[in-house]
Amino acid sequence: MTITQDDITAVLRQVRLPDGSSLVEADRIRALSVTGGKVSFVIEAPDAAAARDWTAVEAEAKARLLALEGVETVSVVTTAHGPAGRAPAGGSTPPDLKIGRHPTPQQGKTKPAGVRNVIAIASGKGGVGKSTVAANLAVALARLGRRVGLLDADIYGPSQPRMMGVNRRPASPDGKTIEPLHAHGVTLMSIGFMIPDGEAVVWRGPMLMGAMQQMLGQVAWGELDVLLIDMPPGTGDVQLTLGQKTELTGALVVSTPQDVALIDARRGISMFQKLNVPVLGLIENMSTYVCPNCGHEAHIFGHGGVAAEAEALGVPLLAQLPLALEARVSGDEGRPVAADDGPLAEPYLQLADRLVKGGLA
Ligand SMILES: Nc1ncnc2c1ncn2[C@@H]1O[C@H](COP(=O)(O)OP(=O)(O)OP(=O)(O)O)[C@@H](O)[C@H]1O
Repeated sequence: MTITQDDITAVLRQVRLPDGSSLVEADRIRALSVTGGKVSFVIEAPDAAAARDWTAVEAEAKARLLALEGVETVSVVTTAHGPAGRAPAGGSTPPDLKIGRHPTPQQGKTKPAGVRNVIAIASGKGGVGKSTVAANLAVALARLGRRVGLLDADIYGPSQPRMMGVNRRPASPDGKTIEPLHAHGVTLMSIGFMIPDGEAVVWRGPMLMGAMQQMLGQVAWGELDVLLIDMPPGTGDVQLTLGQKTELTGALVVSTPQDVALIDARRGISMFQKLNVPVLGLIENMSTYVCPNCGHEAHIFGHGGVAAEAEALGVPLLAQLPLALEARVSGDEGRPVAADDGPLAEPYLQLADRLVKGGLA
């Protein structure tokens, strides 16, 4: 019997989350792939705590699917992907900077004084690991002795406070400039430090442009070899504004090997090309999955797609990063894997080294 995505979805519809809703109705299934009898997918939990509580849900989904005739293997990973926690109450008063104001007119492209290179980390689609890559690359560059800044411009879901393990409101001694925070050797600013939860999503083009201008111009970045910008997913206002108004050294585009992610990545690349922003390369995330129990290597999101795409587009494939539970847990705990020695840090250190040697960082 040939198994289809609909067969799998029908089974997953019966699996209930602790609040009684079904995995499918609650829209928690990502990257469902069915190849012959091999089924793989990701369950996306709203936050790390939920991901931990959903172990039984994952087990039930797997057991039900394995009971389905024609299903041979089921690979399922639960990841947490939610907005950063609210900045803790107390501490210093937030700077009265009204982030999200209308932009002041600007001629041509600029970049913060003292910053040598500005690199955008982009993705065509959400959830492919762009913020994870941005955080780890920043930490790896800092470990190589570079002066690195990381600007979390993901207005719709700022995740760097969580991934880098800091969430305080930045100080503004003079009420005009914003003092960035520091973590793992990286100078850090996130839109998430400045805005009340939920507010940003209502912003429109001009407000977003104003906010971006402030994040680049009002933050005391200091002297940096490179400033990485963690962009929102897709090809919206923020990307266009940054591409048009900021002197970007280039963009790194992150994708999973899935076809749908690649189609979106292509769109992102084409946008940068239209904006005359050099695409420095593609980064494949969630490339392979090595089972921590049996060592079996699986290609949950397919294999070879990003390399083929890079070749077709004439851009280098700069890194292939494995799908690893530790990468997710470290991100949720605020200590990126690149901060420690180990096999997961290696590709980031190599990527960082490549950028340094290329004079980009
Ligand atoms: N290589 C990996 N292995 C395991 N989990 C990963 C990996 N890369 C990212 N993740 C997890 O996947 C989720 C999404 O990652 P991340 O937030 O970096 O994606 P994103 O592309 O920035 O998404 P968005 O733009 O929608 O915020 C997170 O829970 C993250 O920890």
